[in-house]
Amino acid sequence: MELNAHSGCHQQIVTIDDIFFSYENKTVIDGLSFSVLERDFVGIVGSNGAGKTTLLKMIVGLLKPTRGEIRMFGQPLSTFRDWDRIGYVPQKNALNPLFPATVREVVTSGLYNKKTLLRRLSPSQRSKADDALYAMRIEDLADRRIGQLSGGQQQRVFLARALVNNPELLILDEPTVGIDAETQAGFFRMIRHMHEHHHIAFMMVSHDLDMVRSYLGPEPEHQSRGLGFYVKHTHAPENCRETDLSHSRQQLRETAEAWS
Ligand SMILES: Nc1ncnc2c1ncn2[C@@H]1O[C@H](COP(=O)(O)OP(=O)(O)OP(=O)(O)O)[C@@H](O)[C@H]1O
Repeated sequence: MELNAHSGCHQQIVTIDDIFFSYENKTVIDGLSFSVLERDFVGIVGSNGAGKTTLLKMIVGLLKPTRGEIRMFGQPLSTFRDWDRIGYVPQKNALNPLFPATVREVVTSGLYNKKTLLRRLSPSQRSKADDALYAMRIEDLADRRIGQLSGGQQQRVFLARALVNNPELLILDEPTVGIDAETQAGFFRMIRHMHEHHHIAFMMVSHDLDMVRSYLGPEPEHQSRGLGFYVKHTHAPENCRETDLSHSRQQLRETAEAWS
């Protein structure tokens, strides 16, 4: 059933309409249709090479489907410009320890776009960055160089960067790779808390099937050529997502606490 992209509480955030993708002669995505509604949590699983990262890259516009169309908030990707509404944390790459940016600089870089690149940050933007550092419990790392942090700490920094614009959709590509089991558990508690309390939709690639099933249910809602999509729909209250996305200090404190 094709839902109206603007129908109140169940607005489609991402609409994937019969897309195909090939690298040279190798077909990776083959006629995939799927949609993510406001406040859904979608866990994407599949074996190595099944096309999970390729799919996320298409959704954020880094790759173009060979055929078919992706729409964001009802708008074709080719004309979509509202990227502030989406946070994306790519698959972890080891950062060069000499990479000179500090944690605060990396987080605030999420606030810049083409229009604001040359402007100074306003006080309210600075306080957004402080909030994101606080929620990810990395305030005390703010002046450290990111390249000198552990993998788990770097992941928190990239999450804070993705969160700084209060996105409506957060796209995470294997966010806990290389992170110890205890930190992973804290990470998932925090993600879950954000989903339940901050009204953000998630698309998350994960190899942790136990975690995916425990939160999203035992069976995938949709399967396509080696990819499984586990989904938790969250029925929005009367007003759908609150229009004021600036999180209260209390909400941020609870998110910070969910780590432990
Ligand atoms: N730039 C590229 N050029 C050619 N082939 C590629 C390229 N990137 C990925 N592939 C191939 O496309 C397929 C899908 O890759 P992709 O990274 O999307 O898989 P994945 O499901 O994310 O895998 P993993 O679980 O290992 O991260 C793989 O067979 C991969 O080798």
